Amino acid sequence: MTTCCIHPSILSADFVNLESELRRIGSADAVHVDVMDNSFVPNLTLGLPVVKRIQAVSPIPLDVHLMIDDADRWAPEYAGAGVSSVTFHAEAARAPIRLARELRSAGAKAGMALRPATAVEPYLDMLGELDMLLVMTVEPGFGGQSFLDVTLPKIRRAAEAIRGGNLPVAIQVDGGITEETIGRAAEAGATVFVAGSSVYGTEDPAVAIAGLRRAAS
Ligand SMILES: O=C(CO)[C@@H](O)[C@H](O)COP(=O)(O)O
Ligand SMILES: [Co+2]
Repeated sequence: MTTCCIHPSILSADFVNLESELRRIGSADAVHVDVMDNSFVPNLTLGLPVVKRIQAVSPIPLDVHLMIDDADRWAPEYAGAGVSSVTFHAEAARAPIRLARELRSAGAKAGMALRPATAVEPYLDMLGELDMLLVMTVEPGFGGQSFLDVTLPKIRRAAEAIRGGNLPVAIQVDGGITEETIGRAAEAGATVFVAGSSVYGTEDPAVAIAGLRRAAS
């Protein structure tokens, strides 16, 4: 598995100018779209109609991160919008295996996310059902928080299981990813890196993306 992927989060973009904000990150591998419902997390962002419009105009694939309750009901609708991947939270899904299968059969890659306090061990047996495991490296809900080093052993444990089973599963990290922290996450085994404020909070997102790629390798 290579450390290829930088996914800027549009949570830190200018929501009034989403189309031009997408063009500024054209050199990234995908755009990370944070959907929040003010219930699973104490924040509200955007929903399915906006994701459909982003999908229609984005020059790069969409990586949708659902921070919503009742993932079993809603996640397949996002997959049906034609996005590249849909990630639901394990804490919000009643039947994660069935849901991952549904996402894949709708044509999306299936991702499952874990809050910092959620252990990975109960889910190791279902890694083969996933294309991506998202280890949250901050408490979900807001951009601009500091990377939690306490999540590194979980990344290592997941990476070990993925290597051991020879599984084609990417490990995504999300939260507090900067040129300073990305190396630690990559060293632990992460392969896909979400970065919001460290990309959109800079003068030139393309330069920030290139810097993250260098720092990850
Ligand atoms: O899912 C989330 C927050 O819940 C993220 O995707 C953030 O948008 C990342 O922002 P930074 O920590 O990189 O600023
Ligand atoms: Co996210």
